[in-house]
Amino acid sequence: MSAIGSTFSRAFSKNSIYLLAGATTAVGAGVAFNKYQNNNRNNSRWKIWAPLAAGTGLHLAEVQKGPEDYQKIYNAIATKLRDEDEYDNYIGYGPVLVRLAWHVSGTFEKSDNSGGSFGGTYRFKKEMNDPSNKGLQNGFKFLSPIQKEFPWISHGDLYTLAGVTAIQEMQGPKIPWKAGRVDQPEDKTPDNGRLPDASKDASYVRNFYKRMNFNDREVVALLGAHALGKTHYDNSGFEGPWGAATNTFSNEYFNNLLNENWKLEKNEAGNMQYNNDKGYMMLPTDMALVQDPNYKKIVKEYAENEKAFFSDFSKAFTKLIENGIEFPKDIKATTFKTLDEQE
Ligand code: HEM
Repeated sequence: MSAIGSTFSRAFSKNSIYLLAGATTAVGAGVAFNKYQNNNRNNSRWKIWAPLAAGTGLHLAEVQKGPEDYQKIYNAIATKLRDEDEYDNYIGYGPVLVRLAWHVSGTFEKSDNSGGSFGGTYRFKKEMNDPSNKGLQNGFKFLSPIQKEFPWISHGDLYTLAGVTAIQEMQGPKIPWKAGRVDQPEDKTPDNGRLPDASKDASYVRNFYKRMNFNDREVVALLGAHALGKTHYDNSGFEGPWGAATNTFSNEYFNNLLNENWKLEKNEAGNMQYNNDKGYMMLPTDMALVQDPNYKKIVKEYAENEKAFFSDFSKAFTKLIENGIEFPKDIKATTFKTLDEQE
């Protein structure tokens, strides 16, 4: 954070805490900021800071509510997940919500701090209609009534909180979560094409995740989310689940990668995918994790040690959904209780 950034990064008002989030490259360039839900444009801080705002890509985030308010949203999402369990042949909405949280975050570009979960820009047509996002509209529709019930939450906070809720409710690790993302206008929507191509190899995967600052261990941990849900011809041109337990978060993916008998075949959409005789599948980018020796070591570790996987996944997922956002130390993460824990 630049000197300017740290000087101006915090201001406290009666009901809210503002924080400066964004690029570290803006030394001396000024402070661009956007107001959370635009509710306070005329206050004196805005007037003082506005002249500094020219085009730096920095953002001002705001947290208005306490942990108990976010737990209410967690509970609303978790209850709806339980109630609408018939989606996708009884897989339920959990996996698609995890994928939504990842895709809204996975557009992040560290070189100019564009994209990422901060601005909630998935709600705009350009991002929603990115061919890589096919099928995620189901997650968006699922969340619409929640957004209506809690209109004060920003879209970026809602998408990421929904991913956290889904992981925890599917028996995954606790994911400490921070509020403060701020809706950005449509012109901040990242261009299509920033999400990964599943037909590629290990060097592509490694290079892709460098753009977001992830190392090998974090990449392998993140991809363990492919224990959840399935691929769909209509969305991606691939078909099938990665394993048996499609709505339970576990290390099954790593065991399947290592122990199943995989055959590379052309599917009905003309794409190459790995299949086994139980009807499971792997994408070429999944198989990259056992083709590359460095990745494979980590796959073996997670296959043997689910605890290590859970712990690393939680940290990597937090990093994913917070990429490009700077939270001041006094904004504490909330660790949500699952519905089971509240019963
Ligand atoms: C190299 C990186 C990745 C590639 C190429 C990739 C590719 C894909 C593809 C092609 C699908 C199928 C979509 C469909 O047809 O409906 C999918 C689904 C999914 N992905 Fe990934 N993915 C990657 C990383 C991740 C990460 C990092 C996460 C989460 C941490 C994730 C979570 C999911 C989930 C939960 C689904 C299932 C969605 C559903 O059942 O509707 N993926 N992914």
